[in-house]
Amino acid sequence: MAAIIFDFQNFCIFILACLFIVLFHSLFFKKPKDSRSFVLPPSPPSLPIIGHLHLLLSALTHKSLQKLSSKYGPLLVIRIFYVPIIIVSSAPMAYEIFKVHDVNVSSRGIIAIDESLMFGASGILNAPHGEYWKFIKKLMATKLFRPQVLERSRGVRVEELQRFYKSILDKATKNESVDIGKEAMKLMNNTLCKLIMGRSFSEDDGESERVRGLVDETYALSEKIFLAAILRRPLAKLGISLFKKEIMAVSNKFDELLERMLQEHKEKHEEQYQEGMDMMDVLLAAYGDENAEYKITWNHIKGFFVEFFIGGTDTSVQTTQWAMAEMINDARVLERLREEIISVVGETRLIQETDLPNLPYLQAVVKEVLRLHPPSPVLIRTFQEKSEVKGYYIPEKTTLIINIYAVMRDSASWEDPESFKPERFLGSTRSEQEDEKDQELKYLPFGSGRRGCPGSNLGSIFVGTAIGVMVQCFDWEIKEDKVNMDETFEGMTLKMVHPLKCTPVLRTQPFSFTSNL
Ligand code: HEM
Repeated sequence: MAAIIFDFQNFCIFILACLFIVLFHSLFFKKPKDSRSFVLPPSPPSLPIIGHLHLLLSALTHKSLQKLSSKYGPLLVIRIFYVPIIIVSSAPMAYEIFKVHDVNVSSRGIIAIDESLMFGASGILNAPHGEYWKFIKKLMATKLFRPQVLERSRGVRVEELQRFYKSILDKATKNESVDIGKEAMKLMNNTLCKLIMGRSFSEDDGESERVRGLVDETYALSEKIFLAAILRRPLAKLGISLFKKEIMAVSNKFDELLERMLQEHKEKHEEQYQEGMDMMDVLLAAYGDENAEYKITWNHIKGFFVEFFIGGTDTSVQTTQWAMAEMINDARVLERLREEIISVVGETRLIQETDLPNLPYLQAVVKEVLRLHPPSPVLIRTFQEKSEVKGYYIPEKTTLIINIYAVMRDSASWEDPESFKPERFLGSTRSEQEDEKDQELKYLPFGSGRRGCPGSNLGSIFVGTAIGVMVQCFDWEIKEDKVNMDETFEGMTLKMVHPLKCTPVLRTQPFSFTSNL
């Protein structure tokens, strides 16, 4: 179980809060007037006072919840003290949520502290389903993720992929091991930074390290952020903000760094925004535009970048790491993938993202890794209005957790669900439309509905090309017989307990590139 370290002051506040919550729970958990409809989903036995808190603080929350749902059903209510949380764990139930209640659950509602740049009120992740969210969603769709825009920014990714290859090549030449997660993090961080800010973090002045350090500090705070968000409403009535000091300390460091970056950027690009510029220019232009559809603030811009780095990098990094671990443990898959890459790309040039559409097995490997190891194993939303789901009553403002880990390992939806079998996504696989006809949503690594991941294409490109390079150009050696696949959900993503370290052995002639890296 994940150890949460409370300092003494927080601990006292926490215990006091528990007592108050017990006393005042009727203030925030109101029965509907029509008590005939007041049937909550089933709730498994819980501990006195804290309810099911221990499950949510576990390093394997997704598994604990999966176990509960296999015993008590795919729609449950658990309680943190007296605060109810709905848990959904099957494909048909996910279908019901996203097809019938999507608008109602289109806000996450997990704001711990409004002013915080991480998961605060001005970021995208927690933006209510309203004007700001619609504005930023449109900007992302048209200025960042649109296929034509992605096509224009391809050069950035080619360059960073070559840098990634060179870095591994260097390790192979020196017979040194590679920490796959760290190497992939450099690749994803630099690529994303160039895409949104028009430059990579400088490795020399330690800027890159600082950003990664702050992202790690945020991950380390994740349980506290979550708890503070879940208990925010009842505690606000008592004037308490849980863990505010710690959360704001990290937020302020982000703030300082971003203020400097934004000012530098502004000075460099004083001219008007032109088509083809980066996301920071787009946001700065929107900030200065008196006639913009929505008047964004300086904090919106900062919140956007912080959350992009938190959400956009680690997801792809962990997926890349899991993919390599699965393939090192199953040489059959690695060999089949290599054969496909060699037959399509050859061995005289480096694989590129334009090759991906011609590499169905590589796409299947990425999909299968995301099925077995979704970086976000649970989706968090809030029922804005009171609702009825499958005949059960859900009070307004109730937190909803969709356990996509459980959905994607459910034997009712997947054959042999625990095995790594990329083949299941080849040719004969059912399409999403077919799933929907059967009224189930069984593949959800990027979430679904209005708040589904807008970066899914980019994420698949990041992961597909990184794996492609590692399989095309290198053999991989590990010290043990098998990679240890133990997982942990500490921080905000599903990670390997033992980060993958393996030694690359060059298997092609080294490539040289014309660009000057
Ligand atoms: C393998 C890579 C990735 C995975 C598995 C992933 C997964 C997810 C998931 C599960 C969600 C929540 C969806 C929901 O609530 O239904 C999400 C949201 C989001 N993701 Fe990703 N993601 C990935 C890559 C990226 C990248 C590369 C970016 C940006 C460059 C990105 C940006 C976002 C944003 C902005 C949101 C919030 C959307 C909103 O609230 O409207 N993601 N992602």
